[in-house]
Amino acid sequence: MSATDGIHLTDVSVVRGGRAILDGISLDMTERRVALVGRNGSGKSTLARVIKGLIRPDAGTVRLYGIDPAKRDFGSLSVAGFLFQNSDHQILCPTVLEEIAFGLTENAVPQAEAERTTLALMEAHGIAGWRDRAVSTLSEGQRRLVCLLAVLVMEPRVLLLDEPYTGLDIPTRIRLDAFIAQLPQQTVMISHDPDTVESFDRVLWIDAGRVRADGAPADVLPAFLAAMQAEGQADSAWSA
Ligand SMILES: Nc1ncnc2c1ncn2[C@@H]1O[C@H](COP(=O)(O)OP(=O)(O)OP(=O)(O)O)[C@@H](O)[C@H]1O
Repeated sequence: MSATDGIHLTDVSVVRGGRAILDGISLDMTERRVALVGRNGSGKSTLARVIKGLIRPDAGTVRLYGIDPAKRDFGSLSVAGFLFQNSDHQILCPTVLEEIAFGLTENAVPQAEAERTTLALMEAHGIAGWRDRAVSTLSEGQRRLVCLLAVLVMEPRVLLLDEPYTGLDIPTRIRLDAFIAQLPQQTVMISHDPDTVESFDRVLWIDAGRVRADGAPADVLPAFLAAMQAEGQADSAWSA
């Protein structure tokens, strides 16, 4: 397996308050669609943030297609895109055009070129008419699409999606699911809903900062569901 192909973590640990919230994780991910499942507080978001380079690990190395995502150059910033669970954590600009173009303009792409590229992407997704719309006037589903296009405009090789379906109605969720499924990017998605990751190539069950199970959905999800149901009925359910 080549280190320039896919996502590679070697002995990655993240320590906060004297506690390892990621505990020596080593993973080679070359599958197109990888799901992260696990209880609240198990470390899924921290792992996704480490892969994006938003958190530099206290130990170990992370490489995405041969690139250290935590370096601050254009290649590192654009190798992976992160779709936050809450659009409010992602949206920075008043209008849709500015929001989608932000990554380009921030990275010194000339304004006219950034606008051209952004409008072409918006056109391709049938939302060119939103160019001057205030992002604050969009519905949550529309905002999720804007955030996703703001990520895709950077042409990342890896997409990190933190519970992308939260708060969406069923038709919007089906539409977003189909949209995400046809994207060419390698995708790592956090989900609390096993149904949404049944068709993925690989599922990683994260538990207390470690990988508890790793394999095809049919191998990992039944055991995960059974454990979640058992833990939900146990007295210690709030203690994670
Ligand atoms: N900066 C921090 N300082 C201290 N503890 C932290 C910090 N960031 C995360 N943690 C802790 O690390 C653990 C893992 O958090 P993380 O957000 O990665 O979990 P998660 O699996 O994504 O949870 P959820 O499903 O609730 O989003 C939690 O116990 C959290 O409280």
